[in-house]
Amino acid sequence: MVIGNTCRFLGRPRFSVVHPLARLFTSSNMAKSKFEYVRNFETDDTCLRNCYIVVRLDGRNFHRFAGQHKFTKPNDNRALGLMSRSARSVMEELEDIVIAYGQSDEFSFVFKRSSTWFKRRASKLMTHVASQFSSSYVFYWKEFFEDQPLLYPPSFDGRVVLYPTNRNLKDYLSWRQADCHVNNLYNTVFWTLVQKGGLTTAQAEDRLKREETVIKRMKVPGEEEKDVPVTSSRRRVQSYHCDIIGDQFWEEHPRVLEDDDS
Ligand SMILES: Nc1nc2c(ncn2[C@@H]2O[C@H](COP(=O)(O)OP(=O)(O)OP(=O)(O)O)[C@@H](O)[C@H]2O)c(=O)[nH]1
Ligand SMILES: [Mg+2]
Ligand SMILES: [Mg+2]
Repeated sequence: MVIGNTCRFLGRPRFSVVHPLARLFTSSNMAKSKFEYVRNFETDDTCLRNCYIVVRLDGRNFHRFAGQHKFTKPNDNRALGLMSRSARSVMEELEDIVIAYGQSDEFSFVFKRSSTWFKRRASKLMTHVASQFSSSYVFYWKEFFEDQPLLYPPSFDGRVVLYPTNRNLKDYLSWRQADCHVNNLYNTVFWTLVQKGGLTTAQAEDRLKREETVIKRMKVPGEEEKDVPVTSSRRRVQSYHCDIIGDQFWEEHPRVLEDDDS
């Protein structure tokens, strides 16, 4: 406590409170201590002017957090409500945020282009958003999770991204929403297969292996070369212990080799 106060006086000698230490510094014109130079180690993280400043938060290890707090699958309305409530608190308490978008354990906050809040310093904006959000998440927990105690303090990481044009900003938000949509589709089907279809999680995962179709130019024996749609699982790394001298491996894995003349 005492040390904290003393430091304040060293850092801000214009302090009007009369304190023996303060008077000593100001009267002898020694406002700058020999330690002052360490300020120069601070880096300038001012966000470029005219850009939208987006702060995106994401819950740390929420896979575990959701499991421990018995979140319902695939979507827990209490958790989503709490995320929205915390985002509302951020928007009400902090300045210049014009829109916020959230999904799963993440939330993006968009500061208006012309914002000069905290001199547009990225670290200030990001840490204020993250701490206001985290404290609100804990503060409002009971309103949403009534009977489920909060077992340990959650935390959120943050990043700052700048978008110079309206198009970029709209694409950013579209990107997050498309991500939400794809994950939600997958999770909904996955958990329906498990909860209602009686599949194990491994079986459900196997069933949902996403397939993609590529057009390959192929020479079919006795026919002209032609474009053939080839459906195969998405790229996945697998190990095999098999014969690669014979033809079978190459026939089963047509995507390994490209045509000699292409
Ligand atoms: N059951 C359930 N889980 C959720 C819900 N919302 C988020 N989660 C969990 O939170 C995770 C969020 O994913 P990520 O942010 O990619 O991963 P993470 O576990 O938080 O890990 P890091 O972000 O890298 O720290 C999801 O994979 C789910 O496990 C929900 O409504 N219900
Ligand atoms: Mg996360
Ligand atoms: Mg996430």
